[in-house]
Amino acid sequence: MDVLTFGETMVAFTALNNRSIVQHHDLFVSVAGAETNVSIALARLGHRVKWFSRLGDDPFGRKILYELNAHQIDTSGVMIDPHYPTGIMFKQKKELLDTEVIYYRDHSAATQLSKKDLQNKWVKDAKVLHITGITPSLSASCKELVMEAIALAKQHQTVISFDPNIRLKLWSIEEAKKVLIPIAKQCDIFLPGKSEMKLLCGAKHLRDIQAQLAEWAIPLTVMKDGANGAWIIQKGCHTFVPPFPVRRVVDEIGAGDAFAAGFLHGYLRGENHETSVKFGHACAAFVVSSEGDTSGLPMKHELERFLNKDSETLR
Ligand SMILES: Nc1ncnc2c1ncn2[C@@H]1O[C@H](COP(=O)(O)OP(=O)(O)OP(=O)(O)O)[C@@H](O)[C@H]1O
Ligand SMILES: O=C(O)C(=O)C[C@H](O)[C@H](O)CO
Repeated sequence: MDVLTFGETMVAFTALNNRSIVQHHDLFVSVAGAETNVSIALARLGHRVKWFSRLGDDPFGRKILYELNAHQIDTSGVMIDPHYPTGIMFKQKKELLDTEVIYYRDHSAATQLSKKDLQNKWVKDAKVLHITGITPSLSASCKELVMEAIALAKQHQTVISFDPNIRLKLWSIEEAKKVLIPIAKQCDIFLPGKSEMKLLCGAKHLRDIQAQLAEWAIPLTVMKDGANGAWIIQKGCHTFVPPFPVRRVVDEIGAGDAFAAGFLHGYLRGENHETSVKFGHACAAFVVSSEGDTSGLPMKHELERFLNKDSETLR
């Protein structure tokens, strides 16, 4: 197994074309969850991925499984919970405004996840454990599961990749900091956004962020800042890697997950960090150019064609 991951995945209903849910009749239905976005991206790039969660015994849970199984993601550890529903969410984006997200996930099946749902051998067999800061915000048992996964990864020398994915609709920044900073200190690859670093440590200048990361003793950080690019930060030094220009930004949600997957693709192939970040930027550029979290994600040959600027005749 290349990557093991887990967390909550929902069915998302999105009002497209800059219309609002209030006036619009059709909604685009898709599968959305930070960890499954990373899983789908990695699977399209040819990696073996295992994802587990709890889903409701309902059409939403079945849709999520259908989508993941179509990508040959190992879902054998998923539990169908007869008592709790699958979470759902709604999204609308109006021109000139940020995307608005409305969650219906309190008491969802995924909030019932606990450390009993994790098997030691899954962590042992994985090269990378990818976790996000969404899962520990869902419930006390979800937080315990994350801590158990980290402890097992340390025991088996499985590389821990961590995207804080701070969602202030799910918890306050004070609560988030108390949990996410200790997790960040234990990970091997830290993938925050620049605005998330400001939320976590109050620093907004690169020099101060670097000093904070050095104090936390995080071996490798890749800090993203949307269209402004990303920084590889190690041992108090940084390297800047510019993003790819995007002709038309359609939907930025999911870009961070695509980036994480692209980066891990490079890491798993043994590429240097700069090349891995380029893979991350490229996957993210595909995603921001299309609707939904995953519909634009590239297959391995598409990523290669994009990076090689291959001008072969396609029609
Ligand atoms: N407007 C853009 N143009 C080009 N690339 C972009 C743009 N926005 C985002 N990206 C790409 O997406 C990557 C991740 O973006 P961002 O910094 O918004 O991550 P994030 O905040 O973690 O995302 P998410 O909302 O998915 O959690 C960037 O490093 C970049 O490669
Ligand atoms: O916000 C969440 O909890 C999600 O997992 C939904 C989105 O798909 C995710 O945030 C994108 O990173």
